[in-house]
Amino acid sequence: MSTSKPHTYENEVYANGLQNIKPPISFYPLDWEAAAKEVLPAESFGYVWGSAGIRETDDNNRAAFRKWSIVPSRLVKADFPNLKTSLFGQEYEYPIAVAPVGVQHIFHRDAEIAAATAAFKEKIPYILSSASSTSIEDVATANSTGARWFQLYWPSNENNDITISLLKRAKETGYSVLVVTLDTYILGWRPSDLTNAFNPFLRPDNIGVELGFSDPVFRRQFRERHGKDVEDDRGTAAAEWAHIIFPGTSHSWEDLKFLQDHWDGPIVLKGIQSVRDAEQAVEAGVQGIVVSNHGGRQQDGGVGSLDVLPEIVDAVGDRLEVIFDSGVRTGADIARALALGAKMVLIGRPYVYGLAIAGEAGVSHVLRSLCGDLELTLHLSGIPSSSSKHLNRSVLRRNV
Ligand SMILES: Cc1cc2nc3c(=O)[nH]c(=O)nc-3n(C[C@H](O)[C@H](O)[C@H](O)COP(=O)(O)O)c2cc1C
Ligand SMILES: O=C(O)C(=O)c1ccccc1
Repeated sequence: MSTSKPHTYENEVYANGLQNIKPPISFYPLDWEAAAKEVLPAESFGYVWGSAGIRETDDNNRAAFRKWSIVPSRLVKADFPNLKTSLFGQEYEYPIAVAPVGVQHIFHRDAEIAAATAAFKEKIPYILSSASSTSIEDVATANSTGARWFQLYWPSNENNDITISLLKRAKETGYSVLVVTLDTYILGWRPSDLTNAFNPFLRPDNIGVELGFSDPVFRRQFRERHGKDVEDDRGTAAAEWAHIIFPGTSHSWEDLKFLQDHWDGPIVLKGIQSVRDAEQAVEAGVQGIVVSNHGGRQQDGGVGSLDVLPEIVDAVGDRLEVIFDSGVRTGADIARALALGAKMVLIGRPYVYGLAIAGEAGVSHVLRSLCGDLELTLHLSGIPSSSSKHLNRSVLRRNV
């Protein structure tokens, strides 16, 4: 019935066990956070774990999954499900992608290189953050022939020449989709970072500013302004770059036209949480949205991201691609988001915990675990594929 090759991580793990070879980290997704806490400096752990306010939005993200359960079908000749998904004219092996996460150097010395290499090896798209600690070009090299997307923190500078430069660099090095994050023109009220007085951008080693430091336009303008190079005054350069990509004011719907004129490829708006904004995205003519609240890191007192997914899919799902993130921790979470209409699901904190614990091997472990878990979840539910033809609201039961 299914033509799909089974994912074999579990077979490999059990076979290794016979030779006493243990996996790099545990298989219990809720352990990953605690294991990362043990190996990371308190400030770095606080940064990834941290959410806005008293974590209500973050809590709502998790609670939203519990409102839905998967109802299995029996005696349906269940077989290994087909997990492939098509998006923007491209076929992807799995319906997940690696969410954009900045400053990965604070989690592991191999940083984005480790994550982009693991994503390539596991055949999962890598989304590079604008707040990366590795350059666009170096990540492209590590990601090799893998699928990669570029996330933009949209610089506000007078004539947009820095934005044009970033887009050009991304295009030239094989990033195929532009993800524009709308919810982070300034960082949220995050008690963990405030308590640690920790802003990764303002550290002396300037680890989240590599895209600026490697940008020819920013470098030239810095030299014109200060009569010296970025390297001669890294502190000032970092502060200026941070101000450019986190200007403290947002762009407007009208401004999107500029990006459409300068990016030849699909554009996805990340951070949508309402039907109203999803409709605006359709009107603006973009190709996709990410229903996301940034993992509850930006605005507290917000709705669970999965809670708003169905109404957004109902309103715009036939007119653009709907991607989902915020709170995804297991294969069953991925299955539920897909069943509620997402085409692809972004994995955030879990892979960062994997990176912290075991570098590239840790990221691979997390990604392979989630794919294996998803595969068995669908298989045991009698759902033959992750496409909406089979995985849709008919397999879910609303619990409240
Ligand atoms: C440490 C950290 C850094 C992040 N950096 C970015 C970023 O640079 N750009 C972006 O669009 N989203 C960023 N995000 C948000 C993620 O892309 C994603 O929306 C979020 O992690 C989803 O929530 P979850 O991790 O709880 O599932 C970051 C998240 C974390 C945890
Ligand atoms: O922390 C975040 O959520 C985020 O988007 C970010 C902001 C600045 C630097 C790195 C990541």
